Amino acid sequence: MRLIPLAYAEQVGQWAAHHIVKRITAFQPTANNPFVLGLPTGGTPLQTYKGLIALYQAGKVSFEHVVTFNMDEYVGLPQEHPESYHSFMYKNFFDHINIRKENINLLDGNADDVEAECQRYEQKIQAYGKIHLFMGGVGNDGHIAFNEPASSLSSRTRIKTLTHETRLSNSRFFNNDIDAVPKHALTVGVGTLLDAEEVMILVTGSAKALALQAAVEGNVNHMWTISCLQLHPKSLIICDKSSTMELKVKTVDYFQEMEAENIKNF
Ligand SMILES: N[C@@H]1[C@@H](O)[C@H](O)[C@@H](COP(=O)(O)O)O[C@@H]1O
Repeated sequence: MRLIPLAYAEQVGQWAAHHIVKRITAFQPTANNPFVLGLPTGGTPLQTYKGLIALYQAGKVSFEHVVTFNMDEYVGLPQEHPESYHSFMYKNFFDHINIRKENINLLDGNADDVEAECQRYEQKIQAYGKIHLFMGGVGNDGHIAFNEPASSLSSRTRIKTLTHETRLSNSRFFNNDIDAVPKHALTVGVGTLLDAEEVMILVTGSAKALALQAAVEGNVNHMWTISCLQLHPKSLIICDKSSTMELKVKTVDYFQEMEAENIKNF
């Protein structure tokens, strides 16, 4: 595992955006061999999306041969609802870059047959071989995508019931009305995430401090599904200072020293 300790949330976004661009550029994607990118929603990745849009506008990256798969989507929320993850992605990212519509993959939370929809998604990922880079965030309770506590660490894409805490936390996007937050979501599984070539998780703010500790210093445990990163050969966590408050000083110092070259310009 790599941990990139930065000072501020803005730097986390900048670092992540540059990392994605570096990976796409090195891959040299073509129509027949596209770069496959996994993407999250939430407040945390907004800075990264802004950074990617700026790098695209500056001519530093093209998304023409990039295929995306989003991690999750609410069940039963109309696609055009402003808080659907579909709307979020177009508004905050896709509408501002040169990605082809046919290369965008999102789970359909309104599918008649939810199980078939989840299988379709898994098969489509497999059809591309693998996801090259999966970016994600983490919930306060350590969930990754919508893999709530006690999710199987070998789970695949499926429907999940959201915890009260997750719905309460996400109610900030629904006028603080918890009843307006859907009770279910479709989500890639922990196993789906672990299949990616590289997993990059963004962690910002003190509310995520316990989740970061569970990810880095805790045991692999299905109650903190973020701890699955410890099983991945190439996982990367980019965090700001306030999210590191529960980590041991020697843990942060170790990574700070090791990553000194990689963080000095951010
Ligand atoms: N399903 C999403 C997760 O993918 C995200 O990581 C989490 C944290 O969101 P935020 O970045 O807003 O804290 O929220 C939701 O639960």
